[in-house]
Amino acid sequence: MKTQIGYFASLEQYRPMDALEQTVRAENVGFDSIWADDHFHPWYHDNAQSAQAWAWMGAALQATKKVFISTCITCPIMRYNPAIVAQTFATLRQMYPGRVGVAVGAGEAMNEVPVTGEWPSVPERQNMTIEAVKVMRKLWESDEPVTFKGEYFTLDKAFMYTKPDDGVPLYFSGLGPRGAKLAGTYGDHLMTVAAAPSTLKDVTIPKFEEGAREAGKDPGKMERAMLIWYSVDPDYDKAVEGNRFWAGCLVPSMFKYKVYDPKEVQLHANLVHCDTIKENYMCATDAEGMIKEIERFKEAGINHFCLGNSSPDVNFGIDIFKEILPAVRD
Ligand SMILES: C[C@H](OP(=O)(O)OC[C@@H](O)[C@@H](O)[C@@H](O)CN1c2cc(O)ccc2Cc2c1[nH]c(=O)[nH]c2=O)C(=O)N[C@@H](CCC(=O)N[C@@H](CCC(=O)O)C(=O)O)C(=O)O
Ligand SMILES: CCCCCC(=O)CC
Repeated sequence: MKTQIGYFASLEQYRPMDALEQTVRAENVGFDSIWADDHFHPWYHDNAQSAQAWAWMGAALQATKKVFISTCITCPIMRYNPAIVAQTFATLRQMYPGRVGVAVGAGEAMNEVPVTGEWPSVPERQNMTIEAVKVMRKLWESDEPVTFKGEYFTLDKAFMYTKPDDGVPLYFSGLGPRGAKLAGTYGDHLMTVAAAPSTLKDVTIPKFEEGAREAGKDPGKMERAMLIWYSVDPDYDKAVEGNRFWAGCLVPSMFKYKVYDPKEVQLHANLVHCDTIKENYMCATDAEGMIKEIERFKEAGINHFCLGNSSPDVNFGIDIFKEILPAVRD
């Protein structure tokens, strides 16, 4: 499968209008896809933003010509009802055929706790996500009103009137071994997050493929997408520190425990060692360095990159891809 290079226009790191300008610029440079985080609270406190992703996506689709756009990712189980998630993305895909996707996952405390007060365990949230995906697919696929009584969600003669002619591609997030297997079983494609290449190669991708095969799918036809941050600057140390905004994502307890105050997340992020940032994210001084970084993760099995630009000079971090894109696409 051909390698695709996407641009992650962060609504936590940039003001929504700035993320929109980056998106238009990224399409002009030749990126294959655009991805936006779907958050209520952000992963950092200082200078952070947190715009609503679906509202932003409508504007981004209208402002661009042909690039594919998806959230990365939407949690369809708590602050959002899965039927409304299904309706939103069906509407967008009917308006912009072939250009809209949705990625789903089991959620983060910072987005769900502030507005629901609830925080179920990881296995329970994963089970809720499986059921949410079933609800979404039923609404997308059924020609009749749907009645469904699950453990978590209910549909009572629910019918989706506005549907796309083609389906909405669904990326399923998996970070741990169970999550990755579920992605293979229930998703059209895998969406994961930057991790050590050895973990991706030895655990995440094999588990995803196992889940897909057990569900009767050919994993060779499914994308292995990954969100990862990059920072490019002629001063290497400055490039590394550019990724600091996202260092909280390298702290595993952020996903298990009920940490939802961005100031507390930021305290953890600031304690992450710079070597951990270098290993898990991409840091480079020039195009050649970035190409090597992308190759490191291609070798681990990733074939769709969602690249979050954390470079000190954001436009430099986009324009440098004129040189990078031809070298990393096979
Ligand atoms: C925590 C791990 O669970 P997993 O299901 O694999 O992944 C969870 C993530 O998908 C979500 O948190 C997701 O919402 C995060 N996310 C995101 C994900 C992604 O791939 C790309 C981009 C984004 C951006 C984004 C996200 N979320 C949003 O709301 N908005 C966004 O924009 C995990 O490690 N799972 C392990 C199990 C770990 C565990 O807790 N185990 C238990 C014990 C379990 C047992 O014994 O049965 C424990 O330790 O207590 C796994 O194996 O799946
Ligand atoms: C391991 C990091 C998960 C992704 C975190 C996130 O929400 C980024 C937008």
